[in-house]
Amino acid sequence: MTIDLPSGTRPAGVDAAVEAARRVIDALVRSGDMTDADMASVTGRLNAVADDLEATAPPLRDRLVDMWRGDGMTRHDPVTGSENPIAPPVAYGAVDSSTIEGTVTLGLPYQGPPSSVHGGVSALLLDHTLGVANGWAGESGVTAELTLRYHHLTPLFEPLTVTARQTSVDGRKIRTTGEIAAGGRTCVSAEGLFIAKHPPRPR
Ligand SMILES: CCCCC/C=C\C/C=C\C/C=C\C/C=C\CCCC(=O)SCCNC(=O)CCNC(=O)[C@H](O)C(C)(C)COP(=O)(O)OP(=O)(O)OC[C@H]1O[C@@H](n2cnc3c(N)ncnc32)[C@H](O)[C@@H]1OP(=O)(O)O
Repeated sequence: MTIDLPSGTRPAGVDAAVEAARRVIDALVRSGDMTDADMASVTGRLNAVADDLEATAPPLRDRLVDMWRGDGMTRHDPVTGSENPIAPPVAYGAVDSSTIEGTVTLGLPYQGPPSSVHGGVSALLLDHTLGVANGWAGESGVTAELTLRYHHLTPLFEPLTVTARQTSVDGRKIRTTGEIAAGGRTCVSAEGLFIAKHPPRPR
């Protein structure tokens, strides 16, 4: 049984817009040139949305400060971030005091080999999940080394389980392992060395 971690997801406002942007990204990759959609019109409408957002966005510095307000899970990161359209997103639960687990189903934007997840995307998911497991376990840091083994192709369009656990803390050296599994089979396993270092938050 897993315990849900607070995700900070807000169903309205930017989170809803980000959900819509994810739909757009998926639909564009799905369409390619095999569509009757008027791509000149689509381009114009998407640029109009970007023009609106850019015209009203806060100064970058203010937004950076805002992003790092609060503790724990971030809302902007590229794996779980409810404010980030490139995040799939993964949702985590705690398994025990040093282990977390997330589930996600990835679609065409994340494709590497045919119908399979890109290896770099798997690396992103594992780096982040190992990092969050460290935060959950109480000793966190930056990634110094990340060793991956790709055992089997990781399928698109199927639920994936991403798991990570902190295995040891030795001074500033934090060791963490993890895996991505599909249907109970490990597709990718990871070993990470993290070094306790905490870059200052923008303020
Ligand atoms: C309320 C409920 C909330 C629930 C959730 C809970 C928590 C969630 C919390 C947070 C979640 C949010 C986000 C976290 C998720 C993901 C994190 C993403 C991770 C990243 O995306 S992070 C970016 C990529 N990462 C870098 O950008 C690092 C760049 N790099 C450096 O910043 C330095 O390079 C550094 C710091 C690595 C070392 O520099 P340094 O000067 O501080 O330390 P130094 O060199 O002295 O090394 C000290 C000892 O580590 C050994 N050592 C060092 N490096 C090694 C290596 N590669 N291999 C083997 N050993 C190594 C030395 O050999 C020495 O060992 P010894 O002491 O034995 O001699």
